[in-house]
Amino acid sequence: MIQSDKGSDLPDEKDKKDEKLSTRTNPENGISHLLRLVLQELNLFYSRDVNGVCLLYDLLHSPWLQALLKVYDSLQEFKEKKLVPATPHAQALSCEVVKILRETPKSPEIQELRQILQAPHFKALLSAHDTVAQKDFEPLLPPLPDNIPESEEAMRIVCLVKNQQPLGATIKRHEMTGDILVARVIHGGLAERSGLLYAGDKLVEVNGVSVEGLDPEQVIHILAMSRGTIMFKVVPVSDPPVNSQKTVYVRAMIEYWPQEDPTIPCMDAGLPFQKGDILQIVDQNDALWWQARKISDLGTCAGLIPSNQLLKRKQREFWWSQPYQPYKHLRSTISISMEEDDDMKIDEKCVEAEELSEDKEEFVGYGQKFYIAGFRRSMRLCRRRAHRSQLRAPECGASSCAGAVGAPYEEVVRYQRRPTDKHRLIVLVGPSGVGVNELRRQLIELNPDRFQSAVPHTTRSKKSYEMDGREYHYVSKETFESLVYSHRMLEYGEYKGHLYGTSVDAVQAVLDDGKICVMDLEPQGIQVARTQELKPYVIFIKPSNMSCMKRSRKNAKIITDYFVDMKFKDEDLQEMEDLAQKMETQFGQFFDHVIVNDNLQEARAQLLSAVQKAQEESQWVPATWVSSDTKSR
Ligand SMILES: Nc1ncnc2c1ncn2[C@@H]1O[C@H](COP(=O)(O)OP(=O)(O)OP(=O)(O)O)[C@@H](O)[C@H]1O
Repeated sequence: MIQSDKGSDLPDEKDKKDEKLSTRTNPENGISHLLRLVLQELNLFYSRDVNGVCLLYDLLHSPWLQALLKVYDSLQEFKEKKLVPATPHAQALSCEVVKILRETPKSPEIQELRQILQAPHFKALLSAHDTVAQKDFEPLLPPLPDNIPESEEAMRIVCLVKNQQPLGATIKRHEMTGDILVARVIHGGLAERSGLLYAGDKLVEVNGVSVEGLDPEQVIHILAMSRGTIMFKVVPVSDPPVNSQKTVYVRAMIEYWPQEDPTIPCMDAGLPFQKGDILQIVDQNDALWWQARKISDLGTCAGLIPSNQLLKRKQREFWWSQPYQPYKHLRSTISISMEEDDDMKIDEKCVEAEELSEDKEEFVGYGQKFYIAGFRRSMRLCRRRAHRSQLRAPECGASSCAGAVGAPYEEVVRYQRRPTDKHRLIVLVGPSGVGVNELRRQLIELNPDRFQSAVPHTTRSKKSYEMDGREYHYVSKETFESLVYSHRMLEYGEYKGHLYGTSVDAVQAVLDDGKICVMDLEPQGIQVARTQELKPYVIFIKPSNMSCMKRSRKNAKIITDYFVDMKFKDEDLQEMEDLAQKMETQFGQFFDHVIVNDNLQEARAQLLSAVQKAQEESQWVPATWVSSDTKSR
């Protein structure tokens, strides 16, 4: 093979340089030696000017990398060695040197050395050195008695230095023997970090005081009074428990306040949490009390939370203790007033016309004349009445009640949507009049090629100016009902004798088209939409406080059964606030994001960013939605 001049000269020069590279005592084992071999190999390619090889050659030759690798090699050597102090009395030696230096003729170097040796931080360093060298930190153990009887149990002396944080262990009295035992060791706490105390260890003495015959409360009192080092004498448990369970993440579907739970084994060790909090469960050894951390607070030690089994038992007990009450769905602001004032008089100042309002709603957009489905008045009014619907699918009722008797924890995993995956469904929830439809409409108008709503179904007949599949999918009552009974309807309801609803397939059609489907749902419908195929991201639109709402909604109009455009009254705003609170209390665990709709432009910007995050960033989703290969790392 013909080589260029550059190529034939370089290897020799470089080889010489390479020889100097390895200064290690045993170059065969060192990383510098390895590097030298790589360089020799690269020399062969260098002449051929292979793309990138020159770059790599220069990089590996750079002095900083060489120096770094030498440091690494040296550290590796020390890693194996056990370091022994040259003297355990470095402080005394330093004092002696300073004394001698005082008597020595003055020179700038001697002056500098004296200053260094007398500097407080240097003295502190030598003091720490001597403490370590003399092993002064180890506890002073009482001498072993000469004649230990054969039957004596093996004891362990454990010294813990108590600072501001709790010891991180709980104790209990053994029901049969009366012994005081370590009941549990809290993850991340002082006791667990020491690695010396285990659940099941028998406590014999605390700070030299025998605990025999004492109540757990008395032992706790001794501990509470102790400061600094606490010495425990324990009989170790024969088989220390091994936590072989993997860490699990769950979404709390309930809230929990340890201070209000008289059954918790140790109130101070309890972890309070709210609906929707993501918890990291680190220990499930106890069937009734788990140990967990909030993911927002992973640095802290774990706390006690009731286990799934315990909560379900409590829920059942609570359920049976309640007098029978048919389940009441949340009512929306306007539906409440509609029910109560069904025969109310029409306000002459308002425009009353069903047909007019239908037509008025037909086209949206500022003069664009393009049609956006799913905003029609009849659909929105029927949605509010959904809870009064005569037609109920069996699963609808069950899912609505799930908040009351469903699983208290939902296992979750991180999910990162891949570019090839379908988009996640965006669900907007909020009390009637808060601006759910306004925001949805504005989002779609912003980019109709990216955002779209699903075309609803109806059993009413098509009007002359309508088109099947544009305003609605017009279907027979039988077809509609079969969709409901085959669980293909996300929501449905009745309005003026006709059925209206949004089907899973209508949403799928948007997603299949590569677009982001944005829909609004009554909160009772969230559970039905929470499926692996739709992976909904739920955004709660919340009203701001009354005074802000009065200001921002001065010119806003609401749609009611009777009126097309009606101004908000103070009662409407108050009801909106109350309903928002109820929704948060009852369904807050399902909300992935909350937007306060005060300033419309700001709320729209927040919505856009939340929708983008939902599609592009990793999120916690139910574990059942994700197969193991699509979980994000
Ligand atoms: N931030 C806001 N500032 C001022 N007006 C707003 C704001 N958000 C919404 N509005 C107005 O409030 C009125 C009601 O909003 P919208 O129709 O979106 O309510 P909704 O939540 O969809 O409830 P419904 O389905 O019952 O109509 C509309 O006139 C809308 O333009």
